[in-house]
Amino acid sequence: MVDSQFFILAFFIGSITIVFLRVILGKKRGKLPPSPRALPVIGHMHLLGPIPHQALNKLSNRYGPLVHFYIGSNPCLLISSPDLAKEFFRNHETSFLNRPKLSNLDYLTYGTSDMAMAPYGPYWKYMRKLCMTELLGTRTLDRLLSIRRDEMNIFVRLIREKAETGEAVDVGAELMKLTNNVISRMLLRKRCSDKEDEAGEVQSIVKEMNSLSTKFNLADSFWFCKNLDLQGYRTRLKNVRDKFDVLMEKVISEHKEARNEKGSAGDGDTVKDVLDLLIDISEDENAEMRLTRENIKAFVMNIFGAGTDSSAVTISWGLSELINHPNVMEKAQEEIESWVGRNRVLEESDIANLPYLQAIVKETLRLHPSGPLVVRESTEDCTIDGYNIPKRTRLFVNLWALGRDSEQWEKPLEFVPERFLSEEWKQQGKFQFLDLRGQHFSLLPFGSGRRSCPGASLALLLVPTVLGRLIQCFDWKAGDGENDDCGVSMEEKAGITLLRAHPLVCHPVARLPFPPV
Ligand code: HEM
Repeated sequence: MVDSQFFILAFFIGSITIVFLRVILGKKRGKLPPSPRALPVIGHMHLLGPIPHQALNKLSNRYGPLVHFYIGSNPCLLISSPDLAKEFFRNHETSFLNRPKLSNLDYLTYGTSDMAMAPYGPYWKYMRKLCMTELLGTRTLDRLLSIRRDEMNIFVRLIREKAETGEAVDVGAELMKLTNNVISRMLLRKRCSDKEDEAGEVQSIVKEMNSLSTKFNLADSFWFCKNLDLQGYRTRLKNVRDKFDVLMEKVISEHKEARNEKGSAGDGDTVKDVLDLLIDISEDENAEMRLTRENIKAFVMNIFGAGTDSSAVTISWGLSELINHPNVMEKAQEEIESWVGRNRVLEESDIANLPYLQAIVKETLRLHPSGPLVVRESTEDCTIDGYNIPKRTRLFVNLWALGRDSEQWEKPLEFVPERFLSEEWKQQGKFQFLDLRGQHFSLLPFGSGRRSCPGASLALLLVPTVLGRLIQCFDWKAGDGENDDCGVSMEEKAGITLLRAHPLVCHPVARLPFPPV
């Protein structure tokens, strides 16, 4: 009897204490956005699922477009509507210009000596300016056009050979080799492999780095795991960064030797690649900031990491949609044929005159943004939509959900490129419709604001040109050859990038009677 009285009293006092603490702490913290019930220690991790953008979309369907949640002990904020995305990017972005510090990426980028993970500050601003004016600017892209053309020709030739022998093509894998070779030659004047049909060591390093940088490391969310390596990442991280380092040291030395021989790279017939530009800047005594060797390596790593998979996977989602929508494929092929003809292959300079192909790329990026979540971290307390958001909150803007918002898009889950050609979307001029660079908040595949994607111009040359060539030069039969009418699965794979669950394996059939390249 005494025991039960004691327990009732303890329960009563405990409950009052919890309510009291919640009121006091709640007042101190201010009003937070809606949140599901959290579990001790793990917070809301159990709700995140293997495909985070899909799981987060479920959360916002239930709790609204602004949700507060915890990954372990890290407070997080989720934005999933175009209106709130606009409010955020227009009025609050300055409080969210950092990326969260993540152990795997921190190690790979030589302690955030790169650009993508660097904290917002003078170094990041300097790199951003260099990126937009020099490293990935129009002048550099124009100068390196012949590299992209050359690699695209090799790619078409390879697919044509497979068409002739009736071989199936793993399109995703071939596209990955193509984008790796393009980026590698633009950056380092070096193919990933000397053989035309191999990607070689660089691709395997990039693959391992991309895999490790998108892995969830327990040390980032649980203080008691900080110094433990329960998932065994340390050895893998060290191995791959060491390999990358050896490779980069060799390439930097080769570049420096070539410069010494000629006085400076770019003399004679050598075209300066991005590494030459970085070395120039690092040696310039009057430069605003001195780039270290680690800055150079980490930047190269960024461009490999952010620029290869993203473009390749976008093209394979696009081709998958076209195979599943033969009427759209046919219309695009007709457009290409009427502008480009049958006697030459499509070039980057044709894209401006192919509005339907551009609309296909937009529709692909609407449904399949290869970076489905913009991830940032706040550097100060701020108020969004009347809620108080504390400093060091991780922000997720769900770009995948914005592109599928039923209030913004008619039949949001259907692949209808025509939606981008309607009068409503056209601004002045013939083809100036709906830009993708962060001004239309229902379609933000490259993010928005100061930290938006600096590679968007390159991606918007590469993606439509390669996709256009794939359908100009070939018809595509899906399936393994035994069951050709099965269509293409559009299932997504677990991970934080938008990868296809099943490889896109198809049979190409040559459409043009001549060897096109
Ligand atoms: C279809 C292709 C691509 C897509 C969909 C894409 C998407 C994105 C997104 C959503 C972000 C985050 C933006 C934000 O926080 O607001 C980003 C950042 C970034 N992207 Fe891309 N990207 C693509 C291609 C490229 C290419 C080709 C390059 C380089 C050549 C590149 C380099 C970068 C870098 C360096 C960042 C980090 C910027 C920073 O933190 O300052 N991306 N990209």
